[in-house]
Amino acid sequence: MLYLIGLGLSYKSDITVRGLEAIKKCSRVYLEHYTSILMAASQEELESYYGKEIILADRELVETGSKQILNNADKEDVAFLVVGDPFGATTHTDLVLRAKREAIPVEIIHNASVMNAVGACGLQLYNFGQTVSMVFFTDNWRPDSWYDKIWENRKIGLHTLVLLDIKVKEQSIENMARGRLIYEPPRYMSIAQCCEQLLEIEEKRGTKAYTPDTPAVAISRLGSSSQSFKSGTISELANYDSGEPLHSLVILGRQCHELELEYLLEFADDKEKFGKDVANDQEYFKPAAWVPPTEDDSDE
Ligand SMILES: C[S@@+](CC[C@H](N)C(=O)[O-])C[C@H]1O[C@@H](n2cnc3c(N)ncnc32)[C@H](O)[C@@H]1O
Repeated sequence: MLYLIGLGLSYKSDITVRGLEAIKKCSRVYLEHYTSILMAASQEELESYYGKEIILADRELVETGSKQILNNADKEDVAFLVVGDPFGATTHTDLVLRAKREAIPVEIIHNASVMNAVGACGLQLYNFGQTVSMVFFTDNWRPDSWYDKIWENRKIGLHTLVLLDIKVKEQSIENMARGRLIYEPPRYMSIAQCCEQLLEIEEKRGTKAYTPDTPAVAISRLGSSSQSFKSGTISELANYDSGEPLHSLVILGRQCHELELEYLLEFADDKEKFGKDVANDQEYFKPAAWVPPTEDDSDE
């Protein structure tokens, strides 16, 4: 059996009882180690909590070396641990499909994900549109396909969850070119960097999917003892020190319910200003009223 087990967001004890029982039966335990990190537990702490050795699974192992993970999984139990939920944000459907093709039985054990815990900022999960990912820009790679998705969400009034890039096992271009397996220290995008990149692309595109004055909420270390939220405009949050990772950002949609706003105001430095920023943004982004076609407009 291949078990895909969600670890939840922060503590070693966030794993479910069923998840822990499954790990105890497994002969190999992999921890997916490139899309997220468990903030309040080290590998050693997890190993002693589970009473099992953990094999760290980087992107290469999961995407190209899945044979190793699936090896013998039709005869023995193998666990693949994912911080959050196995299907939260980066899904691991690939691994499941490969297992199914090899007739390996699969069981999924779910847990909390950033995709639902984000509701802790006060915005209704029902009012979210497409989630987007913000990657670290480099000198010659500044992808911006997420911009259109934010625009589509905002056009129909929905909030956008922006997930921020993390790089946990990255080679420098020089080391890669020379085939040297030397890795850079881990990097986690901050809220300020995310907002700077948002503003850069808005300036380049100029179609005002959002503006520097668009309200947003920064969400840091969700589910940990130092979880924090900060409401502000994108330009204000471009100067915000968000502290230790992990971070996510939500760009508000046009339809911000009064209860959502009441919640967000708790996290604003200047409540009155934030309230006005939200009102102005909603006004600015209101679509033109729909006018039913008249007979003159019709082709007949
Ligand atoms: C690719 S997603 C993986 C999500 C994970 N599988 C889950 O279900 O929560 C990782 C990104 O989600 C966001 N994230 C994950 N956990 C978070 C947390 N506890 N607090 C804030 N953001 C978080 C960060 O932007 C992080 O870089």
